[in-house]
Amino acid sequence: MSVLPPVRRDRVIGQFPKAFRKEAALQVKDGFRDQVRTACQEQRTGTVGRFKISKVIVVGDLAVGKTCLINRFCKDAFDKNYKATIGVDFEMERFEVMGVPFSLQLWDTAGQERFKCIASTYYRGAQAIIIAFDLTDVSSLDHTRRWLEDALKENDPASALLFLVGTKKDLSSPGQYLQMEEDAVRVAQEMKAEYWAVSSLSGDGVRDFFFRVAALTFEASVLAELERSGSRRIADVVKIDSCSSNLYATPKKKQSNCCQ
Ligand SMILES: Nc1nc2c(ncn2[C@@H]2O[C@H](COP(=O)(O)OP(=O)(O)OP(=O)(O)O)[C@@H](O)[C@H]2O)c(=O)[nH]1
Ligand SMILES: [Mg+2]
Repeated sequence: MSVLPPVRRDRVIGQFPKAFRKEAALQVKDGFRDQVRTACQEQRTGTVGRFKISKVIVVGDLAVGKTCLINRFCKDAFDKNYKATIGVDFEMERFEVMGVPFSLQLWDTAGQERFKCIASTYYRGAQAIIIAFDLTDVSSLDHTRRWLEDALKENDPASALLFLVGTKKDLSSPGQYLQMEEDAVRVAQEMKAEYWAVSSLSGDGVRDFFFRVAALTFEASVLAELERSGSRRIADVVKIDSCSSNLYATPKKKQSNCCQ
C-alpha cells in the first residue's frame, strides 16, 4: 500500500518539454529517447520511480532570486521582501513522468558569502545544478562561472546537468533583455549549460523551466539505471563464463567451490 498521496495533476509530464533556446540547450530533440520510453512502458526503470530521489541544487549570487524561483514553482507564491537564505533550505517536488513517479529535492542555497561555507557542504551528489543570475545585473552573470566551479568541486562534471537561469525578466526592458540574453547564451554554451530566462514575480517561464529540469534529470537517471543493470547482466555473464571455463581448467576437487 502506498503511503504517498497521488502526484498532483499539474506535475504530470507526458510530453518532452521544449528547450528555451535551441542554441543553448542540453537536448534539442522533440521527445524522450526510445530506450527510456520503452523502459517506462515495460516498468524497467529500476530504482527510478521507487526509492530514488534526485537532488537539484540552486546556486548564485545573493538576492538574484533563487528562493523566489523555488517558491514560485513549489508554492505558487512570491515575496517582494528580501529575506536572505541562511545556509540551505529544501523543497520536495513529486512528478510523474511517462507514468513513472519521480521526485526532485530542490536545494535552495545561500548566496551571501558568510553563509557560503555552510551551503557548499550540501552541494554534493547533485544530479542537476541550477546557476541563477539576475538579468538586470551583469556582474551576477560574470560570477556564475565561479559558482559553477565551486559546485563542480563537489560533483561529477561528467554527469551533472547544468542550467543557467536568468531571473527577474519582468524588470528588464526588451532591449536590455536581448543584450543580456546574447551574453548569457554565450556563457551557457561555454559551460555546456542550458539557458533559461524567467520571472518569479509574474511566473513567466518558471513551470516550463522546472518541467524541463525534471524531464532531463529523469531521462538521465533512467539511462544511468539501464546502463547499470546492463553492466550487471554483462558482469553475471562474465562470471558464469569464467566459472564454466574454470570447470575445465580447475582440478576436479576444486570444482565444487566454483560459483559459490
Ligand atoms: N521583480 C522581481 N523581483 C524578484 C524576482 N525574483 C526575486 N525578486 C526579488 O529579489 C529579492 C531577492 O530574492 P531572493 O529569492 O530572496 O534571492 P536569493 O537569491 O534567494 O538570495 P540569497 O538567499 O541571499 O542568496 C527579493 O526582494 C525578491 O522579491 C523576480 O522575478 N522579479
Ligand atoms: Mg534565498
